[in-house]
Amino acid sequence: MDNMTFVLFGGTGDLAKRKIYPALYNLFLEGKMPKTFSIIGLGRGDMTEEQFHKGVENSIHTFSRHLSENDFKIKAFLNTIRYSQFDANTMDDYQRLLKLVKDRENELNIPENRLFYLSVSPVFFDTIALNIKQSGLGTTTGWKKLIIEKPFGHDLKSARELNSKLSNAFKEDEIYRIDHYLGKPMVRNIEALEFANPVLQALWNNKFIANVQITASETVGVEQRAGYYDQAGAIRDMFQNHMLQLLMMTAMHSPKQIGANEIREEKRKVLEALRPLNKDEVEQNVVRGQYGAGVVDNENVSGYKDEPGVAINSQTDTFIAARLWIDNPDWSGVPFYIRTGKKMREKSTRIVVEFKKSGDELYLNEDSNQLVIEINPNEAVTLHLNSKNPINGHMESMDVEYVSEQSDVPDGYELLIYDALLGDSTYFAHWNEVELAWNWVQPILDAFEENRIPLHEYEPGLNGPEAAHRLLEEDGFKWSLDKPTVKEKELVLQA
Ligand SMILES: NC(=O)C1=CN([C@@H]2O[C@H](COP(=O)(O)OP(=O)(O)OC[C@H]3O[C@@H](n4cnc5c(N)ncnc54)[C@H](OP(=O)(O)O)[C@@H]3O)[C@@H](O)[C@H]2O)C=CC1
Ligand SMILES: O=C1O[C@H](COP(=O)(O)O)[C@@H](O)[C@H](O)[C@H]1O
Repeated sequence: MDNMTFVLFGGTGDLAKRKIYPALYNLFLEGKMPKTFSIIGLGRGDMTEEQFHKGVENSIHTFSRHLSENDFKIKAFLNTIRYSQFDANTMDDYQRLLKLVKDRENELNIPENRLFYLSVSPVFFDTIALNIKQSGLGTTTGWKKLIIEKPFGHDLKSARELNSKLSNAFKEDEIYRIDHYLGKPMVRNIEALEFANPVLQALWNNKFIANVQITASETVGVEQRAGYYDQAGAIRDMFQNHMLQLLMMTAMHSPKQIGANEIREEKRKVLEALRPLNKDEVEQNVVRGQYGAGVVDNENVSGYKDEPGVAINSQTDTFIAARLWIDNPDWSGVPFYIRTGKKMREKSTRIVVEFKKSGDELYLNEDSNQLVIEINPNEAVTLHLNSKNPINGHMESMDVEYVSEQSDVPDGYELLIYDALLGDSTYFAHWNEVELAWNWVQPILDAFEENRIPLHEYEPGLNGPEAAHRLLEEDGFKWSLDKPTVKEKELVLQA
């Protein structure tokens, strides 16, 4: 791995503290950082190096996967870090940063390989990229890379504008667009499951699969992020990026060979084959919701509109479910259902692949005949098969289950930063994917904007609005594996 400089814009922010420093430190402990490297953290505050180091040390103590028993390791890591006061709109600050970067390169005798990580609000993405170019920071005799956080644009138009500005300063193969779902080990495992197991590969098509359900439900609400979230909603926050990435990973064809270009090419083809929705079709295929007030675990919880920072008449979606069709020979006729929402019954990110029934009524068993890929918080793969109970002869489910018991799994950010250091862009979003995703989502954004479809208020702590259940019932399916509510459990007991 090349020796290099890691410049962290937003080095005093929440993401830096919770994810980026712990990731860098873990890579350092595992010997996965370059032999010699320099980290430069940036923030607006006037801070001494010592104060900044203290903050980084705290973040490592609070969030790191590994903690070295040896104080010397953390000192050695902190020793690689310098702080520079920086405002994104002040050109002099870029010049001061350039001087610091160069001084450190000379001091450490490392080449001008520079990785710029934009962990700042998206309003600064284009300004910083442009100023990296204009200040000379991006003029290196080595390589340069840009890691950029989400959200990448607010809609199709703004994403295109942002990309065009970025591409004035960085080439596509120098840009690493983070989608942290692509850092999740079980998401990375999907391609192996499908392509390395002929038994699954043979079934991975419309001949055998009835429908695919992709869920990312969360128990948390908007938390302290109303300023951002109320402008974004579930559609921009989760659906346009993470959920469509999960769809691509599930539905892509086996690439001719396993490489970044080939995999991203196959993912692109999935989005290209997505049947477009026009604004009039949105209501039949998309459900939007917003959590209301209610009681969860015997505690009163506020509705979304009453959350701090949220507009009292907000029409922002905190839940979205959609039915999508992939019009290619493999998937034609197979509905893909996607849903994501806040303040739901459980934290669960999972993909359920439901196989077609055998056709023989004798052998039907409701929840079986599925492959379930659990991504978060558990990592597991379960094949639910139909089986006959040897005692009473009734049909029941036989589950073949793999649960990851590895306790020391690296965080997604650790895997992604490591990939970027190595120059492997497989699990970063290519511009083609981002643009196609916005393109597909745009009519939904327009329909929301024009209030063409109802905004269903849903009870917190349950499985989302009724309308999202009806979306599947129309096709003869139901969301699988939803944890039953207390009321549902009581009904089962009474029966
Ligand atoms: N936090 C999270 O869990 C996630 C965050 N993201 C994305 O990561 C990025 C950073 O988010 P997050 O860390 O939460 O944000 P924070 O608000 O916590 O941090 C923002 C950072 O930007 C710096 N900053 C603010 N204004 C300027 C300016 N004018 N010039 C230079 N630097 C400035 C702040 O410096 P100062 O300390 O001086 O204010 C701070 O370091 C965003 O794009 C967000 O969407 C993505 C996924 C999850
Ligand atoms: O990007 C985001 O993801 C989180 C959910 O991530 P997960 O890894 O916990 O599944 C979500 O809470 C947040 O709103 C969104 O910005």
